Amino acid sequence: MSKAPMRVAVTGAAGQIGYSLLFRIASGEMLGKDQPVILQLLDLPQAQQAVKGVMMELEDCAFPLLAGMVATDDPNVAFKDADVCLLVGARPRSKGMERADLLTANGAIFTVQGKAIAENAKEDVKVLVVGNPCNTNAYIAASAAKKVGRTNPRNYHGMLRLDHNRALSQLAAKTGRAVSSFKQMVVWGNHSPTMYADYRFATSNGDNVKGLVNDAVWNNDVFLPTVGKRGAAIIEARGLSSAASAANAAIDHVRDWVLGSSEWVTMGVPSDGSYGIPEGVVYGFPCECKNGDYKIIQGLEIDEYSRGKMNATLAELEEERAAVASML
Ligand SMILES: NC(=O)c1ccc[n+]([C@@H]2O[C@H](COP(=O)([O-])OP(=O)(O)OC[C@H]3O[C@@H](n4cnc5c(N)ncnc54)[C@H](O)[C@@H]3O)[C@@H](O)[C@H]2O)c1
Ligand SMILES: O=C(O)C[C@H](O)C(=O)O
Repeated sequence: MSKAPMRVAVTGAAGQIGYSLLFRIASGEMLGKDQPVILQLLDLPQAQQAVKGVMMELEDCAFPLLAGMVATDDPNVAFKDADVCLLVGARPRSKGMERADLLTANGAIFTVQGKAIAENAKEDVKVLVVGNPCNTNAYIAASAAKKVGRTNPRNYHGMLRLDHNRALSQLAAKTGRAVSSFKQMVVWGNHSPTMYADYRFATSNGDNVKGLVNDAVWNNDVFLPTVGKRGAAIIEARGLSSAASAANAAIDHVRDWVLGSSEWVTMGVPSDGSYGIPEGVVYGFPCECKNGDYKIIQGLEIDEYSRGKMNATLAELEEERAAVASML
């Protein structure tokens, strides 16, 4: 007997990430090749015509797993009974615009959406925020949802998976090893240039990656800035922010969360106090996923260099948190 459909709400459905994301969800790449889905698409009133166009294309793919679609500009409709919410819709950063400028512009969106999710979605809904600044937007949504209750505050995540994937591909290029050979990568902190991509625990075909690279100057002067500023470099090159790779990372994050992963994955999750990160701050941690749930990997040794990097990215998140405090 076929499974009951899962409801996936996607905001910013008419945008460029939406266009790279929806077809892959409908084809079963996110929730499994035997899992029917209903897509609940939210965008602004002026984007509804474009959403209709995307829906026409989705229809034309005749995806066997696509069990239904809804288009709306009302968050209460979009999040109704949702199992998964992908909060993509936000104002993208354009050339020369600082991330901090996005805080106020986007903060308002996520208070409304967090409340609407908590009032309408399934109690165990899984929420992934992609729209930037995604850690703080997830924190805002979780705070708004907490006031309503019902949904699980641990389940409001920010997306660090693109940074994780970027780090893997830089290591593959440096070492000449296959990207698939790397395990136990971690990206700590904020999805911003302050993030700390940390391969001290990583292995490649059983070899310790730190020993394999053996180049502290490359780590500090090339690897960290390349991974941390990759989003800006793509905007510079394309004139638009990354879309296909962001959509791919969102698929990776939710797939591993729902279906499990045998490897460590980086997730931006509300801190439970692990590694000295204050409770509630949405911070990139190494996680393992099993039975539709996730756990922060414990017990990793934090040396002085790493603590400095982890504190720097935390300080930025604390600043962002202070900047939106009046909205919560
Ligand atoms: N976390 C990451 O790794 C990562 C990576 C790339 C991009 N991003 C971010 O993702 C976001 C979306 O990027 P994009 O390239 O798809 O942008 P886009 O401009 O192409 O699309 C954004 C869409 O969101 C819609 N939208 C705006 N406000 C909305 C609201 N309140 N409710 C519903 N929809 C709304 C717009 O109408 C538009 O259709 C940006 O904030 C971007 O910075 C994050
Ligand atoms: O939209 C951006 O600011 C860049 C994006 O977050 C990215 O990392 O590609």
